Amino acid sequence: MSEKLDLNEIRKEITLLDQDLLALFAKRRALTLNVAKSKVQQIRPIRDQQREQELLIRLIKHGKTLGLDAHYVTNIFQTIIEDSVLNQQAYLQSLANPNIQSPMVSVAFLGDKGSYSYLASHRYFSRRAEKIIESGCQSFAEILQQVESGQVDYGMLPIENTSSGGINEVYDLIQHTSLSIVGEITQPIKHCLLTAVNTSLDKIKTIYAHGQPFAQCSNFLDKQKDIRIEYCDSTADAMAQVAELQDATVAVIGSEEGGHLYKLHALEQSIANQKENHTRFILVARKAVEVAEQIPAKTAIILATDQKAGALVECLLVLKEKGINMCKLESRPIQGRPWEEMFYIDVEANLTSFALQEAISEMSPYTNFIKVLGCYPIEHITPTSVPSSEL
Ligand SMILES: O=C(O)C(=O)C[C@]1(C(=O)O)C=C[C@@H](O)C=C1
Repeated sequence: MSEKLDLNEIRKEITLLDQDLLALFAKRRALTLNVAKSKVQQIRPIRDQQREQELLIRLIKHGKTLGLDAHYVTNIFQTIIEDSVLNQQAYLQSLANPNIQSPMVSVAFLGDKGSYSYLASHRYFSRRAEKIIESGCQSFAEILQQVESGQVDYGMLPIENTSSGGINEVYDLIQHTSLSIVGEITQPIKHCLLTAVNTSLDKIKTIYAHGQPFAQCSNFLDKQKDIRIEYCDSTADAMAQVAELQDATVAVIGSEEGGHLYKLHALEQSIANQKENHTRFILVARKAVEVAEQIPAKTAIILATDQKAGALVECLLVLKEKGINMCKLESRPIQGRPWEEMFYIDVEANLTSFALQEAISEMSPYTNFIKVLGCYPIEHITPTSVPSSEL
């Protein structure tokens, strides 16, 4: 007979091991901050993808000797490197903008505790501030108003979603503000079915949801028989109501992370029609920021062209000639001027670069309005891949 294994003892050992792992992660993080300091002295870019690839290949080889498969090792270290790059970027940004460093920041966002905007705000500031003063708002206009009036330091606004596209209301509002875009963050949207008490799917009779997640989970909801939908003003509101009810027959659509704040747990994970669903948020402030040279930057520009054929093409050709990559082009109607459009352009370039300064002045003759909305660090870190021969 095989030896009797004591589950509690094994779990104790795992707990200790996990704590050791965390201590090692923290030690590595501290070392990469020193790397950032040395890169500031040597004026070297933060990202070094050759070093990343060498590091991954070495770790994959070593992992194999320990019985760890290549994908497991790659996933873990891509996550560690992403954190390292973002931390180093945040450090360089703090040096480039000494006047706006504060351990305490106030942020306005849509909805209450647990909304995706709330989660994005907390994730963004987790490596930049010690304390966040939250201001949950009822509308995008209220967020902008709070920042403009000085009531809060920052506003977090969703700008585009991978399944539903650009968020028109936000594009239309930022056209008229004096605020600058100072940052971005992409938040995964992972809809789950959450409940307050232990229950099973067949017992659920009512689902609380906001209209947007409800629409994004239509395939899952169509499969559920005899279920009543209770529409709510926001996901946070829906979660609060279900938490209050403590009823085994009710559930709510929301994120697992947000649900934790209401002591809800996931009965069903990943119930959205689109499994890869991400929202990009922009952060706005009264004052523009400088982006350190060693960090990849994005600049957001809005322009309206003359009513001449090919004027937009001319603007885009200027960018092409300067070797500037355009990563986004959106058009929105101009209020009060039928059939005229305002173009929103995101380019991968630092506003202080000679190429972009020249491009803006060379585009001007083709435009009757041009304005820079902001320049900020690119927060999206594309993972370095490893040649398939190494996997
Ligand atoms: O070695 C460096 O240059 C680092 O910045 C550290 C590190 C890492 O975390 O391992 C992070 C970013 C670079 O792209 C490569 C490696």
